[in-house]
Amino acid sequence: MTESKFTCRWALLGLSNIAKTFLDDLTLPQEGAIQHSLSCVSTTSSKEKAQQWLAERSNLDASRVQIYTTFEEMLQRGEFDIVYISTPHPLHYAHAKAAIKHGRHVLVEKPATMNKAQFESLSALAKSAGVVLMEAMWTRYLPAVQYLQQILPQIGKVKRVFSDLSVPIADEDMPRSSRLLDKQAGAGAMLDMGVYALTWVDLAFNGSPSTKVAFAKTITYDTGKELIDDINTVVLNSGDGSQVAIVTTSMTLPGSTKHSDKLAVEKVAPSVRIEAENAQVSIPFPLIRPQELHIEWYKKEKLSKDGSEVRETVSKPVERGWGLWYQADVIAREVQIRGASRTQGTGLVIGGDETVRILEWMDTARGLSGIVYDDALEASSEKMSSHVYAVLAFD
Ligand SMILES: NC(=O)C1=CN([C@@H]2O[C@H](COP(=O)(O)OP(=O)(O)OC[C@H]3O[C@@H](n4cnc5c(N)ncnc54)[C@H](OP(=O)(O)O)[C@@H]3O)[C@@H](O)[C@H]2O)C=CC1
Ligand SMILES: O=C1OC[C@@H](O)[C@H](O)[C@H]1O
Repeated sequence: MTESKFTCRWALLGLSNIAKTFLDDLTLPQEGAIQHSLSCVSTTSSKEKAQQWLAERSNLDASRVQIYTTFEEMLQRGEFDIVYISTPHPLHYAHAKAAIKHGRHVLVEKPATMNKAQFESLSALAKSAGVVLMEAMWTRYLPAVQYLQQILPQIGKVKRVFSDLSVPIADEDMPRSSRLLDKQAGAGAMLDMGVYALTWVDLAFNGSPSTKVAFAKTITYDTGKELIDDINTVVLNSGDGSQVAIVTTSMTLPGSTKHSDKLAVEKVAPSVRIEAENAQVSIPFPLIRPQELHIEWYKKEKLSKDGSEVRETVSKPVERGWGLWYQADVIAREVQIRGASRTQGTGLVIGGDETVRILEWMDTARGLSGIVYDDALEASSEKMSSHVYAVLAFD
């Protein structure tokens, strides 16, 4: 059966760096049944700055995009199907909540919220309001990950996983005002990068709910103003103790950006290593955007005639752009199915179980390694979330 065509109209909250890549992906020439267009944006900057931002995007007729300077107004008046929230993570909860309360479908950047409690509160609201909510954990929807999920039964029981995301973003060239160095904006490698590295553990363990964090330790980075978590090590075990995962992150390692760029080109340094009964699967750096899998089969039936292990490289490239559109297609399809209806109690949280598991792991890991944010950024009550707006002073 052919899928019916649908053009999903997007609203952007925040003219962020990642929103540029997202929008560029959405506006690439599209062939599938799902198409995307940009309807409106909401910014804390001026209309002129927003016009400039939009004019710099290719494949976009900026004159057709409505610009709002308050989120509230966009939520009330904007003609769009889904809002993409890409503000700094401590704002995700309050922003997503406001959108859901206006009956809007939401794609919210990673980490979806600061903690599990906030996300559970959003999920309950979304279900009750009859809207679709999804964390923009785009990696999960890429072809290489879809392929891994297909071969999981063949590789057998996964015994050990190594998963590392280390990108030296916190170097001397970074502007001091960056959200990556400001704790009030959620800075820290665990929330920014650990969320990806842990996603691979969840994928490798096929969503096993019994996996728990057993150990976590952080080495901090001194921004000159405050200490933020940088070199994190987290160990997880399955419920019966027969599976282990070792997760690492860093925002200062490896020592130079040039070196990590080189790793991305060479495709040899493993970013993920999944050791299972029948095979080992390695994913080259960086694990956020996997494009090939290196599989070494050591199961008896799979050995070559001379008894040696069979190595294969499976190429699963991102088909166009950076790859942020795969997740957009997934949520757009659900929104298309729902049409204009917002039946109370029928909302959907795409990937919600995964998001909750990973936020719970990060909550525990942060507790064990002492990664603490202001209460105002972590709270899930009405009063505290509005306080967040006052606490965060971005320029
Ligand atoms: N999926 C991925 O690959 C990536 C995801 N991310 C995630 O996306 C989010 C944004 O990251 P990044 O692109 O680096 O962020 P930026 O710092 O580039 O942009 C954040 C934007 O949020 C808006 N903003 C800031 N403060 C407020 C406020 N108080 N109220 C409303 N809006 C505000 C601003 O937009 P404006 O000026 O228009 O108001 C600002 O430009 C983070 O949660 C991050 O984890 C980040 C990078 C990659
Ligand atoms: O989502 C992201 O992906 C790549 C990282 O370097 C970045 O800091 C992060 O926000």
